[in-house]
Parts: sequence; structure tokens; C-alpha cells
Amino acid sequence: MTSSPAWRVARVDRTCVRLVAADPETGAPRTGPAAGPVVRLRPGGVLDAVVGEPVAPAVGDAVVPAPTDADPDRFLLAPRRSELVRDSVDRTAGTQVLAANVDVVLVVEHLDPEPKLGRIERLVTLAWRSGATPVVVLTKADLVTDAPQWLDDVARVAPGVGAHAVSAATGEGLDAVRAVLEPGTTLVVVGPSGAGKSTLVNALAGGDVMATGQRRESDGRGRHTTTHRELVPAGECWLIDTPGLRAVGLVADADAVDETFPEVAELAAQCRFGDCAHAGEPGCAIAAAIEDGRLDERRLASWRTQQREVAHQARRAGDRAAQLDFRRSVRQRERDIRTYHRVTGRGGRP
Ligand SMILES: Nc1nc2c(ncn2[C@@H]2O[C@H](COP(=O)(O)OP(=O)(O)OP(=O)(O)O)[C@@H](O)[C@H]2O)c(=O)[nH]1
Ligand SMILES: [Zn+2]
Repeated sequence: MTSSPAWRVARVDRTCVRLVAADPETGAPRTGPAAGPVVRLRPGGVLDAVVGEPVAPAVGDAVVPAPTDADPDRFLLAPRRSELVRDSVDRTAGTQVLAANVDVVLVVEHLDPEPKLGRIERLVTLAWRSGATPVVVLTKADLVTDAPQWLDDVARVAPGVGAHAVSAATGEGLDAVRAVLEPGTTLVVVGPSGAGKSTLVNALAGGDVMATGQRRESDGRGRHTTTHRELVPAGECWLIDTPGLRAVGLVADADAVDETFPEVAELAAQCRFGDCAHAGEPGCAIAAAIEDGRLDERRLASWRTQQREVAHQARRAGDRAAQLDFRRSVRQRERDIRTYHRVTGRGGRP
């Protein structure tokens, strides 16, 4: 017996989206003919939604036929379970949804050239923010001998996040990544160009579904082979490849940053002042942890950078509520410092 398929957006083009069939029970790719209808976008590149305003569809979106038979070509976007978002390319026009309804974000970074831990931290925050679970994959393990040390470093910058070293060349580590792929789940790969994302997607899908680039020997960089995002079936789950994120516009909120830096967040909560800026205030738990080596200076610097970006983002987005919060916290800090002066009888900076 065949029930009617659930549709997902496989690909977004300028004027239309291509749908692909999912099993309505399991959410897994449908066996048999999978390609679905091509749906024209409305002016402005949007589709009507089941709930609320029309939205610009993203790869991975779930789509349902409109409940009337009047127009059999009319489809509605279902609400999203999760949303992987980044800054728009020109950093002015708001944000861009890279993928919708994602369960796992594979943060892919090459072992050769050396991995950039800061980039992993940023992408992990992006992943937490999406509502999906991050997993770090270090690629090209066949080219280096120090993969285990790098995995230790990743454990430090991404506490509580699974991390695997893999090689598409030898197959090492691929089973560990496959184990993450539960039936019906959707994975998106993110990472810099040339990290081996498309190669990994091909290895996981068990066939050449994405074109890959030849590595330039001179600098080890890829050539930006992947030019579009596409939802591809891989056994019982789905994979989404993304073009290399050149400058990762971090779209995050304070909660996502806290998830990436749980140990820093925990320390910050122990500071004497609730809004401690960790800039020399008395009773600062972060300063104490740096002092006795429990917290790494590098981690603190990354945390500060991401915090600043979140604040900047919120201001730029014209988020009035966040601005008010920010001003309130500045005023609160001023009050706390005055209190400190009064109680201790000391002048100057606390
Ligand atoms: N030695 C080795 N080379 C790899 C491995 N994985 C990928 N490569 C090579 O790295 C280069 C880049 O791989 P891609 O998969 O195209 O990289 P990408 O991240 O998809 O790049 P963009 O599409 O530009 O974002 C290719 O030449 C791959 O053959 C690996 O595990 N070992
Ligand atoms: Zn502090």
C-alpha cells in the first residue's frame, strides 16, 4: 500500500523549488521514484505558509499540498523544527536560512592545513542556535599523524560535542559518523571551502551525489566547487551539503553562545556581580579561573568575541528589546559599582 508522500524542498532556485518525496510515517527518503513536483515561487521568492506570513523557502523545508483541490499545484510551507541561519552574504540584508528541519549539524574542518579552533567554535555556536545537535568532523586524517591531539583540542573548544577524525581516502572514522545518522534524520554539513564536505557527503551517501574540487597543492585550499545547497537522500536519512562559508556571519543568541562555552557560562554565573564584565571586578570567578589555570585565555577571548558579536547583531537587527536589556545592564553595572564604592569606602575602579 502506498500513502501519499510528504514533500520536502530539495533545492531552491530563483523562481521555483524542487520537491523530493519523504515517507509520511518515518520521514525517511521514499524508496522508488523520489523526485517531486517543481513549485513556482510567488513574487518576492516566497511560498504561502500553513501558519502565518509567506516565507522564503529553504532546503529541507517540509511542504504540504494546499487543503483544497481547487489548485492542485498549490503547496504550503510547514512550520520549521529547526533553522540553520547565517548572516546574509553582504552582511546588510538581514539573515539567510541555509537549511530547515535539520537534526544534526556536521561541523567539518580539515586536519591539513591545520584546523582552526576558532572557526569550529563559531560553527558550533551556529549549530546550537539552529536547534540541531552539532557534531565535529575533522577530515583528511590520512594526511596527518596528530589527529588524536587535535581531537583533544576540539574536546576543549566544543565540550560535550561529539568529534570524529575521518578520512574519505581510507574510510577511517566514517562508521562513527554513520552511527550518527538515525533513520529519518537530516544532517547538514558546514565548514570552510576545501574542508571535504562534498567528499564526506558522497562517502556517507555511498555514491557521487555532489561534485568535489581538486585540492590546489600550493595552498591546500579548495576551489569552491559546491555552488548550491541540496537535500540528498542517503539510505534512510537526508544530507545537505553547503558551499564553503567564507566568512561565517555568526547568527547567534546568548543561549547558543552559552552552549558552546558551558564552562565559561558556569564560571560567569559565579561572579559576585550578576552582570560582571570580567574586567577586574572584585569577586570575578572568571578572573580567578584564568589565574589558577582552570580556564584558558584563548577560550575566554573567543567567548568575548562571540558575546560582542551577539550584542552587535542584536543592535543591528534593531532588536529594541535587546537594546533595552543592554542599557539596563549598563545602568545596573553603574549602580553596582556605586554600591561597591559606598560599602568599601574605596574610590576608583573596583
Ligand atoms: N587526502 C584526502 N583528501 C580529501 C579528503 N576529503 C576530501 N579531500 C580532498 O579535498 C578536496 C576538497 O574536497 P571537497 O569535498 O570538494 O571540499 P568542500 O568542503 O566540499 O569544498 P567546497 O565545495 O568548495 O565548499 C578534494 O580534492 C578532495 O579530494 C580526505 O579524507 N583525504
Ligand atoms: Zn566576572
